[in-house]
Amino acid sequence: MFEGAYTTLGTHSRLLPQVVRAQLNQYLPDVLPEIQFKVALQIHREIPFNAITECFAKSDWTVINVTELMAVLVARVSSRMFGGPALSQNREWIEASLRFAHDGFNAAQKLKMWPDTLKFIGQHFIPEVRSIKNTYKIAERAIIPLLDEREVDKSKKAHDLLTWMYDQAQGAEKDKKFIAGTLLKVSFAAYHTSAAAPTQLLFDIAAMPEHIAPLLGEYLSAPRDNNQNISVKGFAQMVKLDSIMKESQRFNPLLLLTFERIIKRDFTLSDGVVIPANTWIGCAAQAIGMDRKLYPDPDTFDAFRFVAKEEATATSTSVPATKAHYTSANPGSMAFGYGQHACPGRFFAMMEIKAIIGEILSRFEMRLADGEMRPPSVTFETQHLPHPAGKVLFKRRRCT
Ligand code: HEM
Repeated sequence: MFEGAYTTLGTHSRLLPQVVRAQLNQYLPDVLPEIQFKVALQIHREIPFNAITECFAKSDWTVINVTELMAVLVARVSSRMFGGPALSQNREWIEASLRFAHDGFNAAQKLKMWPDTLKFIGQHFIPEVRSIKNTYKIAERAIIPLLDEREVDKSKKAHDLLTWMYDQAQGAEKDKKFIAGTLLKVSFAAYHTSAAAPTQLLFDIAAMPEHIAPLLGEYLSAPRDNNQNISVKGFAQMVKLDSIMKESQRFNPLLLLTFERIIKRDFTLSDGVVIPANTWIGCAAQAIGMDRKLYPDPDTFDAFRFVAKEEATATSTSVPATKAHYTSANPGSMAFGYGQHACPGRFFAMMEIKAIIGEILSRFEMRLADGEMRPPSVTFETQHLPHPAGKVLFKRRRCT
């Protein structure tokens, strides 16, 4: 789909999924305070209200392009988890890693216009392919000095993806250029996906502001430690936010098709249907989410439908309550894929999104402009993207 031979999107290395699945998920409690600090700091920096104008702007509604805001916010916050404060503050890295995904998509589209046998020539006529090569150099410039520094001074080792990947890498994967390139590829897996979800959710909330009060109440009453941080358990207890995230994703999943696989040899299903070797398969994630057998009244946006379901199934043995969680990956809920390759970063993504939405709701009121509809998604091939020009009006809740 992404013409990986030329765009480099896609890899056979298992290092990244293994590290995300094992170390990131194990160390989430250590990563979370850093993430919450970065969310708060970055919202302050990215949303144009400074310490003085905040008060003057109190009564003014300001137009915010939420799609652009979330792209930068998620890139900065996720980079903190990738490589610590230095990487998240490295502007060249942030810009290059954001550009990497755009170049990859655009290059893939242009390459598709060339016959397979001529693509190796065609790549030289595509500026985005050249830009991708340059982006790898920028990634190496940003990341290799961090690895060098950590080798010399062991106290600089941090709980981040860079450390875990380097520690776990074996053989050729220990090459620092390889590690830098792999971190660039994580940005592709993590930014675009994790930014789309809160963008769509803010569009939904702005269009249905009656949900703000219960969500805000839940966020503000979450238990906090002495540094005002919410724990993994605290985020898990935000069941209303979890539910509306899942409902928003049910209506507007980033990918219409997930669980994409190539069948290597003839495969017989339990009903006798044979899938021939070399068939490319995928599951219609969005259509499954609209199946009325699984979701009663599927066309109604029922923000808290999963809260009710969780409570209702707590005493039932038919549908485990865990299936109603944002992060659950099961045949009725395929936004994160399914099976042993289901997205391992979804637990981090869930907490990152909750921190972002909670923090924004606690600082701003929001609504759509008069007469405006919720920004519609833009569908391209199997992608279902938030509208690139989608705007929401923000207003400060209080002067600080
Ligand atoms: C809302 C945010 C996210 C969504 C919707 C999402 C979605 C997906 C999907 C659909 C897959 C393919 C699963 C399959 O084929 O069965 C996947 C795989 C993957 N995702 Fe995510 N993802 C998100 C966030 C993240 C984050 C934050 C990270 C990294 C920290 C990440 C890392 C990965 C990796 C490494 C894989 C490959 C897993 C493997 O091959 O075993 N994702 N993701």
